[in-house]
Amino acid sequence: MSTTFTLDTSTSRATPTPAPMKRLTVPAIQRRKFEGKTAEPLVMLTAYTARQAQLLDPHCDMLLVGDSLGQVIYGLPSTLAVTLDMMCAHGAAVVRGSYHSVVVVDMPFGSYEASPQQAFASASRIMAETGAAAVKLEGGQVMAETIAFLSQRGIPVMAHVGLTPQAVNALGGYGARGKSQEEHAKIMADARAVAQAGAFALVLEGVMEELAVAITDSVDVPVIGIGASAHCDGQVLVTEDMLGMFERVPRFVKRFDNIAQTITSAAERYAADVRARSFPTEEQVYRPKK
Ligand SMILES: Nc1nc(=O)c2c([nH]1)NC[C@@H]1CN(c3ccc(C(=O)N[C@@H](CCC(=O)O)C(=O)O)cc3)CN21
Ligand SMILES: CC(C)C(=O)C(=O)O
Ligand SMILES: [Mg+2]
Repeated sequence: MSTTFTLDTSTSRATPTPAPMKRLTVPAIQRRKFEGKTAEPLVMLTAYTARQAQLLDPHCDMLLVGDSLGQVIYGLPSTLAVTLDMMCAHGAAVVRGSYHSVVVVDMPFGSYEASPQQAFASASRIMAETGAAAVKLEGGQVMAETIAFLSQRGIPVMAHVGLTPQAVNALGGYGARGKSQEEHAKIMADARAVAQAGAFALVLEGVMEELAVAITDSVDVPVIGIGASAHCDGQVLVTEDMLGMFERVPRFVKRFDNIAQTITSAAERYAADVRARSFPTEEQVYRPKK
């Protein structure tokens, strides 16, 4: 197991290692909510690998090692089959690749719901094996006791309410939440409960904008929106979604690039060169010195 959290860049010649920046802390993130009207929104993206983290880190306040890696990296149909082993392996890689951002690791389905004790065992393993600064877990009022248990024992917790993908079977799909008055009231109560329990921030996913505004104005911790509102205290997206890796993305995604096209085009040109024997050339082969 690695005990130093620095990325070996000796084989990455294309980009120089960025100048070391001081790493942000969880309390610094939490304080951002109270820095007045001038407070800049918090910037968060997902990262699953060391190199991805290295490239995103200087531009973010937080990096999320999301259990969305189940779909994005492993081709699973949902986040339900993601394991603690996967989260620990990718979490450690992202911490090695980052210098500045607060790294948050998702607790996978089945690793925390049974009891505060089960959650502590899983969260402490994530903290010890990855070097991350915090964990994230899904659920509102029902998770309040667990959030208090972990945060009182030194593990910062980011909560996740609204559209909670690990509950896809109970919710009946990935549609937006908070449309009915009952659901609106339930999600507002969830957000208040997790803030009250000691979560240092919360992710609010896939809710009607009016509800997102109301929650942001009613809790005293930063609200990080995804499919929520520009009024939230910050935003998060899945990096591969924002890069344009997928043909179909949720409505809340803005595509800032078309990486799928870039990869397809490079693979096409590589295949053509190999088949034409025009790669490798003398530049890429080893010959005795003259
Ligand atoms: N690549 C990726 N991006 C994500 O945002 C993401 C994941 N994976 N995996 C875990 C969860 C699952 N999430 C999802 C998945 C699908 C929709 C989606 O298809 N939304 C549709 C509406 C669906 C409906 O109404 O039933 C949309 O157009 O917004 C939304 C969020 C968010 N998370
Ligand atoms: C979409 C974000 C908030 C997440 O939980 C994930 O990437 O798993
Ligand atoms: Mg997640």
